[in-house]
Amino acid sequence: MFLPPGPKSFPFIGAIFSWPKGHAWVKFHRWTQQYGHIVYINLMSKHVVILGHYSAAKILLQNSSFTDRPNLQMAGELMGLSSTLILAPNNEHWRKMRKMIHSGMGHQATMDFMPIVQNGAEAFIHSLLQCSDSCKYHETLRKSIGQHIIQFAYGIHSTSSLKKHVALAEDVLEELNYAIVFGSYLVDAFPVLKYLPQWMPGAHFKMHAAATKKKVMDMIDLPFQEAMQTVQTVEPPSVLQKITQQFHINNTNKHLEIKWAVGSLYGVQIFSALTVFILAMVLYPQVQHTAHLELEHVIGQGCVPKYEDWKALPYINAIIWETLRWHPPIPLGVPHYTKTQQWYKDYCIPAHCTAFVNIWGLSRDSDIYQDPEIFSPERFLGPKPELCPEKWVFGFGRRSCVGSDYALHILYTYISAILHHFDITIPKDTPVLQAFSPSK
Ligand code: HEM
Repeated sequence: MFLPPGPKSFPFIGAIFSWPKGHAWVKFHRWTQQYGHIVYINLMSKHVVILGHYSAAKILLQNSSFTDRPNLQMAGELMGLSSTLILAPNNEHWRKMRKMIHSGMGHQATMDFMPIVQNGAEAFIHSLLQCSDSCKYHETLRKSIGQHIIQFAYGIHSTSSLKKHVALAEDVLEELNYAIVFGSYLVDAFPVLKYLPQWMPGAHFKMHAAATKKKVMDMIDLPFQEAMQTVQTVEPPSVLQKITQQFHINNTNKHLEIKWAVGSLYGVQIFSALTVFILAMVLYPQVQHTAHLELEHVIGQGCVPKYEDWKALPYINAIIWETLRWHPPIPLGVPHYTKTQQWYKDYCIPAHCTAFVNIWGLSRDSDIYQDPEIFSPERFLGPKPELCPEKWVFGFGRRSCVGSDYALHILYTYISAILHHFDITIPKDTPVLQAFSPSK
């Protein structure tokens, strides 16, 4: 049994100098092409594997031993995000949160949220129709999705509260997106640095972490306290309301799990997906034309597409999957972790190993997707459709995304409403710049 192959390692520092600084998924994909489905890298004595192939990710991460998350010093411990559903280790707190969220937004519960989704999409279209020429659809969309998630999670509807909670969540998310990438902060490589006093030169990161932790606590506490005052009576229902009813929560001792669980739902990946959709419509006008024809044929002119029409719109469905495949919103997923030794084919994966799935890399696997750089919804239609991204874009095993059903509802509703109302084009002779970057 051997370690999987990977970049050259040196004593003590391992392969730290090979670790990519940005757009890590592109370099990881090159490693997969060079070394194979699973790549091992030693980072300052930490074991890391990159899973760059669908079957490797599926086999390894569906195994319950890979259900943990690595202990991220900066994002998890110092910024205080290790109690969120997304970063919590596989412990009792995580299991309780996951159970609550499943009951609050499982498939049936998600159906009850459809009116909120429909209203959100209609309000978004309305604000675009009211816009002047200089209006930035991007900001209008981001605001719409952000407010929508807070309404759905907490049942908060006051405009000033929504603005405040969205701004806070956006701030925290930006920090998280940056801090979660290994190498952004030295303390992740040298955990001992966390004991430096804040005033010492070089310990500025601790001040920054303390300020972010305060924002994290506000993001978790403030909307929760506001929403709990009216939780039993709020209409339409919220995830918080469903959980409090199903778990008969009327005392404070269960508040810890519920507030962290609901506070983890700020899933703005939907916004990234919708932005990618707009770009695809600009670059592939024939795809947009086919979608318009399908809507006209199935829904008819003058009628607005509804949830019930979803199954009758295969081309719109294929556009949604192709949007998620073409530029997956979370290109490297969220790292998994195992405390015990694992095996994959002839390879041994050491205990205490972090695993990244290169989700972006899966989307570029030319054994699975023909011409992967091309946006082509047709690949999911016809007698021999290619592998649906549903299998990998929401992650793997027991840590897979809890918001996938809900995200698909929103994508369907917004995409069909946008296509129904608009022809998406850019002014003639304007170059289209394609740039994808992580936050910050
Ligand atoms: C297109 C939209 C979305 C995509 C592509 C997406 C993708 C993902 C991925 C790749 C993971 C990591 C899975 C793993 O570790 O294997 C994840 C986890 C998660 N997602 Fe999503 N997500 C989306 C929308 C949402 C939404 C709307 C919500 C909330 C309403 C949400 C809540 C979460 C949570 C809480 C986790 C952590 C689960 C855990 O660690 O137990 N996501 N998502």
